[in-house]
Amino acid sequence: QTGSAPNHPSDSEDDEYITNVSIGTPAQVLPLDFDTGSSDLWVFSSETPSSSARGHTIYTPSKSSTSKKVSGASWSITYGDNSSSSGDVYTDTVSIGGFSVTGQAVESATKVSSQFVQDTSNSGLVGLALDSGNTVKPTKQKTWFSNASSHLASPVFTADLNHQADGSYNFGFIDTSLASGPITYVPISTGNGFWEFTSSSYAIGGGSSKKHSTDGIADTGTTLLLLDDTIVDAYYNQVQSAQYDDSQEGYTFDCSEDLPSFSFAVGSSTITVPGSLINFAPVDGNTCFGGLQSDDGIGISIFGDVAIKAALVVFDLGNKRLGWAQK
Ligand SMILES: CCCC[C@H](NC(=O)[C@H](Cc1ccccc1)NC(=O)N1CCOCC1)C(=O)N[C@@H](CC1CCCCC1)C(O)(O)C(F)(F)C(=O)NC
Repeated sequence: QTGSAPNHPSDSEDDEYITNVSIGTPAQVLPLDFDTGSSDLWVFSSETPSSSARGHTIYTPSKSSTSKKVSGASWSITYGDNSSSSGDVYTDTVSIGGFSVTGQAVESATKVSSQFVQDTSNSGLVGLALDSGNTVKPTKQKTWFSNASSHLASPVFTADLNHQADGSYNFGFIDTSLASGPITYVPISTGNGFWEFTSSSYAIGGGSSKKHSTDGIADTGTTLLLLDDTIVDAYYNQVQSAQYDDSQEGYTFDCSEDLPSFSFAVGSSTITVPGSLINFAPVDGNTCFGGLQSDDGIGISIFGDVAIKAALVVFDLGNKRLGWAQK
């Protein structure tokens, strides 16, 4: 068996990517943000204060004949951007791209931070990182993909994200026609619960390859490509009008600049992010904000949507490896 669901950018900046998910019986369809950087499936619900839920589609467990409350269970999560949410837990049938998982933990939000209230493009998240990252207490719950994987033709899923266009999340199969180049696989380290890998070098534009070991995660839930300061400074050194803008908390440049590409090693291959994807969004007038920014020394780098848009990414749980193919 397999599943295939389309995704689309939430706004004109590709800030996040949204996929419709069916929950319960009869199906309640919610627009959710698939996030390979976390491991909780949580939704705005009938238990979310109505002032917070305004503008969001909600899940109402009492209207689903297949919902069951997980007694005594709770969850609470804080994300890298300091947004947060928490609540209690149900199980229900969750279908994505035509593939159904019964008994999926659906975490219902009784509290959401202001960023979630304001971001009406999503009604929750589908965590697709490793099960170890799940926050439910006293008993950790499995991700939708983990539950699905034993029934899928193959324990893999792929992310195909595009700039201002539809893409797909495919489960149980790899559609290599989505890529222009071969898939190169690298092993993941599972200790932190992420799809974490090491990239050994990078290059800017057509320049020479520079050795630099990057420990990073493939993260569909992060908008930008966040790397070490040395790499980021070296990149914007090549952008004549670039400057670090304290108010924007990142590098900005003249929107009319022709940005160099950025390449990173994946095993013995490289993935090249075109400069056009690094010209992320206008901030004001003729000033634009970069899609490559610092990881602020948080100890791990994040290959977010700006990097994933340049590739077909294969999340291979069976072989504990990550595949990257140029698009
Ligand atoms: C270390 C820096 C990471 C920042 C990252 N957030 C982001 O990348 C958010 C995502 C967003 C888009 C639109 C509206 C609201 C939020 N975007 C963002 O900070 N920016 C600011 C810069 O311009 C681009 C948009 C993050 O926390 N990602 C979470 C998942 C997001 C949480 C907020 C809602 C959207 C999903 C993550 O799971 O990927 C994580 F791995 F970072 C994490 O925190 N795991 C526990």
